[in-house]
Amino acid sequence: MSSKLAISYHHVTKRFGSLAAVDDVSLGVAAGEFVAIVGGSGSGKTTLLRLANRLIEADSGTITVEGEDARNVDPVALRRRIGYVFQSGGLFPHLSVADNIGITPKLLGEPVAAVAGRVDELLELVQLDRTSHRERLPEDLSGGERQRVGVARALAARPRIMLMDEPFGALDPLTRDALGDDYRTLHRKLGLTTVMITHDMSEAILLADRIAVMRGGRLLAQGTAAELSSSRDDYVLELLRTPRRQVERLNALLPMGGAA
Ligand SMILES: Nc1ncnc2c1ncn2[C@@H]1O[C@H](COP(=O)(O)OP(=O)(O)OP(=O)(O)O)[C@@H](O)[C@H]1O
Repeated sequence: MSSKLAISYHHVTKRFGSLAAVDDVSLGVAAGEFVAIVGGSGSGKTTLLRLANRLIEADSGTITVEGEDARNVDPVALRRRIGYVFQSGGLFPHLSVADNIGITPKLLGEPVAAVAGRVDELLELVQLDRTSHRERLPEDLSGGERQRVGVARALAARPRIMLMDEPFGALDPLTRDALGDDYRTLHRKLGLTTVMITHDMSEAILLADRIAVMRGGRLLAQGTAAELSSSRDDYVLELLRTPRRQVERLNALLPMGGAA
């Protein structure tokens, strides 16, 4: 069964001193699935994500990636198989867009022409204009463009799995919406498995197949939005109430039949 799972956490715990940042978490992410991790600040979301690519090592429990025990995979090789997108984009400020995107294929020893071709392919994939963006520095990009470059860079080594830590959190709502939709399309088109952290339950509901709710290092609940709505946990229900309230307020305030 585990071979069909892209990532599996089995009773995983990670402590920092006396704090269990991730506390006995078991979670399976199926190949091709889009899972959102939702929870308050300090609930263990980033720690859980980084355990999968061994940026953080677990104290106990087992993590498998595509059926292999992550402990048995060289961490550098593992990180090539798993793309990682940071909230801030995590781009090298002194490198051009093309050099940021091409850095992994270049380090892997791909010929210069192949790297250039891959960069163009990736720019097209994330819908950035090649001629106007290729040579710019990250500081000359908008926040949304920077995140598109971050996604392109994470995809450069052709990973099958993408980990995303609040990738669209710092963007204005319209850009955030557009990037979320575009990424969801990419996820499907490339057959990726995606685990994305978000603070925003609406974003989780709209983008993900399944939602995992973290609190105090524990996995409180997991399931589709519909499944979560029948949870008996007050915190899970409260998280779901926010998007509901927003929809109700928007419906009351916005006249029907406006621009689509
Ligand atoms: N390297 C570390 N050393 C000590 N404590 C840490 C370390 N990394 C995380 N923690 C603690 O572990 C807990 C979980 O942190 P984590 O970053 O996983 O939470 P999070 O849910 O991602 O939070 P946020 O939404 O604010 O990014 C927090 O209390 C944090 O302070």
